[in-house]
Amino acid sequence: MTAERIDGKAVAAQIKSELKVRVDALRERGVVPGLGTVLVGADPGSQIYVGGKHKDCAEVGIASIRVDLPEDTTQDELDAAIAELNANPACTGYIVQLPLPRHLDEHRALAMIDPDKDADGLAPASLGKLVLNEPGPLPCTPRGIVELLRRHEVDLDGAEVCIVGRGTTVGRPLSLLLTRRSENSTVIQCHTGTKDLFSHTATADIVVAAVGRPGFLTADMVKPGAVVVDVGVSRVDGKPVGDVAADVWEVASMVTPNPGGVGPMTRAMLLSNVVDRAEELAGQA
Ligand SMILES: Nc1nc2c(c(=O)[nH]1)N[C@@H](CN(C=O)c1ccc(C(=O)N[C@@H](CCC(=O)O)C(=O)O)cc1)CN2
Repeated sequence: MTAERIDGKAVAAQIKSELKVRVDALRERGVVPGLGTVLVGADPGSQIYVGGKHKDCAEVGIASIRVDLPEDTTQDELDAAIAELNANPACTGYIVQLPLPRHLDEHRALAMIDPDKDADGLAPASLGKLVLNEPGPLPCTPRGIVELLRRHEVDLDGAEVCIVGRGTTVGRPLSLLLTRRSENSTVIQCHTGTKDLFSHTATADIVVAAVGRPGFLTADMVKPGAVVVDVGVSRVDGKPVGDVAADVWEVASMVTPNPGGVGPMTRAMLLSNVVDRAEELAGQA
């Protein structure tokens, strides 16, 4: 058996064309949504991702506000950049690209984002809303995974989902999303402290690998016919490589490739969060 490829690039392109229609309608009402990004330092992956986000904005008609700061930026300088975006009326929403250089306090930066301008749902107020099941921006990768599975008609209701990883951008919020009544999955969250990882991955209907170790998930760890979502990215010789080993494609029914799966969906969901917010604001005007 060779698994069906869940093409995130194609789904993201479809979502972007749907968003363009909504952005055009906003423009007719005199509203131009704007996405801001704050990138500190020269991490090669982050530079590619931020570049991609602004390319997407141009495609869809969203205005771009790009703030690039040097590696040796101080916390005060980062605070000032964030405060500027909070005050900029052209900025509907923005993100602070993660990871930040080690000398900077990520939690402090995320806490400084005006919750009404949090474009990737990672500010404490947004994560709190997710826990409470209140409306708010959702973290982009988890939202993208759910959207990707839904658009491929993967049945989440009652499915047993094993998430390997407990990070704040993917593992934890994904667990909260999948256990909402609307998704209704049963989630097993595994992490470095999990004693018998195989026993959990090998019985799950859906396995999400968000570890960041190339080829970490192998065929023997997956139930035949399971759906596999490859989230973790490592760079090998400068190229992105996922967590899922090639032999998994021989046992799974569906796999998200990496690259070309969850990454493009993350970007599409960022645009969705901005357009959702712009429409909300236009409705209030
Ligand atoms: N503030 C945030 N920081 C980070 C997030 C996030 O959601 N918010 N997630 C990740 C990185 N990320 C988004 O910023 C991201 C990762 C991957 C891609 C992507 O399109 N990948 C391509 C491959 C591109 C390449 O490496 O050549 C793919 O998978 O096809 C987009 C965004 C950490 N930081």
